[in-house]
Amino acid sequence: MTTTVILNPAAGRGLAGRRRNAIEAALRDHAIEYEIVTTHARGGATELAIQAIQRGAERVVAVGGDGTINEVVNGIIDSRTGNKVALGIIPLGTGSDFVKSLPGVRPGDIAGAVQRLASNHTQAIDVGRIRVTAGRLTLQRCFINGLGMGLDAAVAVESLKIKWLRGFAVYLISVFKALATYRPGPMTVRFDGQRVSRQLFFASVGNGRCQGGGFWMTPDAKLDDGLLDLCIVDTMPISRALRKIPLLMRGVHTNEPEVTMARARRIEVTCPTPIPVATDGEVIATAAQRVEVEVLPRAVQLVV
Ligand SMILES: Nc1ncnc2c1ncn2[C@@H]1O[C@H](COP(=O)(O)OP(=O)(O)OP(=O)(O)O)[C@@H](O)[C@H]1O
Repeated sequence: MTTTVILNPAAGRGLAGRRRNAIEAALRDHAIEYEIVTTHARGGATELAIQAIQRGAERVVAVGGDGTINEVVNGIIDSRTGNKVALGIIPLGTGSDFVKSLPGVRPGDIAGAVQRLASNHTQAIDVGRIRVTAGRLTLQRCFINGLGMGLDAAVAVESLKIKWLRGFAVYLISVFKALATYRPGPMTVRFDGQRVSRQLFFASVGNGRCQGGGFWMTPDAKLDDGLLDLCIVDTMPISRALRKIPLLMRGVHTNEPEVTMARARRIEVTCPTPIPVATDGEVIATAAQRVEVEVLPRAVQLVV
């Protein structure tokens, strides 16, 4: 089996780069034949995945966080090889939220990840695809874990500005900063024949369960059910929002009066006041007016 390992040395605030030797030693110990390439800039992992697949890779392994996994998934989908080329993950990101939906997988566990590559059991999982319209620009992209629209994407914008911290603290501080500065506007969310139209903090879509470094937005989401989970949160006073944060961190917010949970194959969000949008924790638009989302059922073979 031809395996290409794509390592983002910047992921996990440099942790992925520092663990390169340990990763290669573990791959050799399991007699896994591999080539390893490193990313040099944002977006690079998509291009590297496409090139690897063109060279005949049957398995592409993302080493990094959710942003790196996202880029590799986009490369696999763009190559139209989701059912042939498997996706492996060595999770070394800051949040590494996606793997929290996978039983037995721990962020940072190189030995466990390489053991899974050696066993090579795969599971077909869903992927989300979005089309974002911002002014006259449209952008199409896939996500594997989650999509944030509104305040939750503003948190991702804030997290990019914090260089002096690591791990969950980055996201927690970003939540407070975003709550203090975000100006919510009216949003209309249409999903599988239903409609929610009011002033919203955010509409978050989950293929996985956890986003934003430890917020269990869609705690009942399943990666292979052919559906995307939706968590819509109304605006509320900041003092009340602060009291809800611990609920979100435990995934027990779903019955709160300001929260609407749903499952859908297609979702459309429109908003007269432009909103930020983030896929798998990466900000892809800061002023979107329309976002169309669809599920690509079982589109990627994931090494589990
Ligand atoms: N060589 C590089 N130098 C700097 N940034 C890079 C490089 N290669 C990729 N990137 C960018 O690094 C960013 C962070 O990657 P990633 O999301 O994998 O890690 P993370 O943010 O630490 O983890 P998580 O998203 O799970 O919290 C992405 O935007 C990616 O495009």
